[in-house]
Amino acid sequence: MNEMTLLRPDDWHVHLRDGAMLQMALPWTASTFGRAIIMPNLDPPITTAAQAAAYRDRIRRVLPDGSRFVPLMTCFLTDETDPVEVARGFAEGVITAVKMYPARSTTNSAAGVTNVRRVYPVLERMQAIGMPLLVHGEVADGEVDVFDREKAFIDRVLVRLRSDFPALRIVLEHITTAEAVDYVQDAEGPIGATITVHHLMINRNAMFAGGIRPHMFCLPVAKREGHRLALRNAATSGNPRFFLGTDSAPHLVRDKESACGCAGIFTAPVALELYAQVFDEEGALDRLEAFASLNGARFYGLPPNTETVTLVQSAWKPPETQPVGREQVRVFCPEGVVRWRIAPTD
Ligand SMILES: NC(=O)N[C@@H](CC(=O)O)C(=O)O
Ligand SMILES: [Zn+2]
Ligand SMILES: [Zn+2]
Repeated sequence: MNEMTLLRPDDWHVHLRDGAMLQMALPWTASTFGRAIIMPNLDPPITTAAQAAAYRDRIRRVLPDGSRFVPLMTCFLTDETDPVEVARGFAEGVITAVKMYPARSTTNSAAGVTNVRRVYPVLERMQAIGMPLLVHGEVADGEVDVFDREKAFIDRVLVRLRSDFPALRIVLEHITTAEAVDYVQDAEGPIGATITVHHLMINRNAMFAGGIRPHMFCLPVAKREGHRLALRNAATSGNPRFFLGTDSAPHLVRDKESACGCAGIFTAPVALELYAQVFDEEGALDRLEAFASLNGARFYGLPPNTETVTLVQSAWKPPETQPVGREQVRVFCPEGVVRWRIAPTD
């Protein structure tokens, strides 16, 4: 197969940022995806429905003319989040989901949850109204090895949380381990997981190829090769619990090439094309539409998009960087070339 048409996909996990970075990042996401779940970890984070509505307005103002892209907003869960506020935002259609970051687990998560018990009233309410909880599934405990933090989160936090809230709809975001794949596959009740394209393409060696490679650093950090293969199996399996979430997370080159470089990889300009490449390599192009365009929508109780996108097998070189003011953001492309391309629409 060297050409395929699928219903327009959605990105169920993306960072668009704000200001000049938003202006750079949004057109890439909006030209490929019909909808996206917009992460709330701005600095300061989006913690109320009013802030989410204002952020949505800023996004809409930056959208290219004629774009039908729909930003689906989220609210950053803190120890102080008010269950009534969250439920009202959901009922009004302003907030689609709540995002839980364990405090200090990743970029801009200082205000995150310090102990899940503190947010039980919020989770109770969300379970009752069918509002999804999206989780950055890593413990922030510095004593836990950085490569074990996802598994530790499942064992120490998620299992308990799900037994206390068995009907709560949960998305385990950007999974990186075979343990997470197994957990999501076998768990009872409403659970899904997003898988990024970079975790399908790189293992942890990519961060240390001939020297330290800050542009390959994200959280959760890429794991051993066996985990990457488990993720590829899960994504291409057709199992409806696994769906597309790029976690495209732009940072300035200057902030990544630093003594304490930021976590996050910017994939939006090449994401769908690289997912197609991965599915092609796995002989699973016939399952790409389920992963990219159907499974996530079904989990969120939304209809699939009606437009289509056509992908053709044709190699191209994406730009290495994108300008933001006088700074640059590096575009992910581990092989320097992308072997699938989105056909222009007429
Ligand atoms: N994935 C990352 O490495 N970084 C994300 C935060 C996140 O999704 O954890 C970011 O906002 O930069
Ligand atoms: Zn995260
Ligand atoms: Zn993210």
